[in-house]
Amino acid sequence: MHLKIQMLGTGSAFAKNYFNNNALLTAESFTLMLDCGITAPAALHKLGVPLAALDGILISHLHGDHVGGLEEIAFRMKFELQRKPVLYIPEPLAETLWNHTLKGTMQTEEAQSLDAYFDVHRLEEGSVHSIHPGIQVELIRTEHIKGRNSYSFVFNDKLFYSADMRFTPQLVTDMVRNRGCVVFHDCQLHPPGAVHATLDELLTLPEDVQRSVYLMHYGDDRDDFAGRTGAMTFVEQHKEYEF
Ligand SMILES: Nc1ccn([C@@H]2O[C@@H]3COP(=O)(O)O[C@H]3[C@H]2O)c(=O)n1
Ligand SMILES: [Zn+2]
Ligand SMILES: [Zn+2]
Repeated sequence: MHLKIQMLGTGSAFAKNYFNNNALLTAESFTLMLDCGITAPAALHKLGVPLAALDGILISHLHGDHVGGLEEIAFRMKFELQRKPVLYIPEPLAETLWNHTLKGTMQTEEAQSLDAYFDVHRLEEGSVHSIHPGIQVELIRTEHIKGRNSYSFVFNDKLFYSADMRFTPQLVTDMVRNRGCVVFHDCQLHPPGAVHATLDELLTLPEDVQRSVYLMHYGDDRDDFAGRTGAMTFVEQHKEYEF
């Protein structure tokens, strides 16, 4: 099964020249949005992708560059399309997303829960879920912010998508060498990384592993690092990649 991925944005949380690190993953004619950050509605608009084209939204964790666009998408689907977005969310994140991110602006007398606005599919971590006959996702809890849950994804056993993750070389190496995956990895260009893998850390990966690693979630000065990424390649915002 062919997978196509197109980054709506490849920027870090605070980048201004790039949209938030969100993506469209397509198999057959099913389109899954990977994260929905503050800039996601503008990025969709820029690409000419209508809301009706979104068959589902999968969330990795609750930072604004990954969920900050959900309010707009849900309101516009409700009022413009009279339907709910289909939301795939790791089960441990669902209650916090409603109670601490969306409820303050979205709760009304008639709408008292996440399910009032979204067709919610709560996904168990560590398992493989069939989103569509063409898209299977394995949810792997990975380290990002201490004490907060955050998830990376493996799609169709061939694309590892880190979302936001600290440097975890054993996992990345296993994904490439033992599972034959291509890796889309967040990359903080300037140390200290703290909550993301830094470029310097990623450069310590063996060269055969680096060859399968594509860097995303980078800062505005990415072009200064051209030729300094070892055997790794920057993911280009809006370019389509097929696996
Ligand atoms: N403990 C933390 C928490 C957050 N941050 C910064 O805030 C950003 C939130 O989105 P992100 O993409 O996870 O990147 C985080 C850090 O830049 C950080 O640097 N350290
Ligand atoms: Zn982020
Ligand atoms: Zn984050």
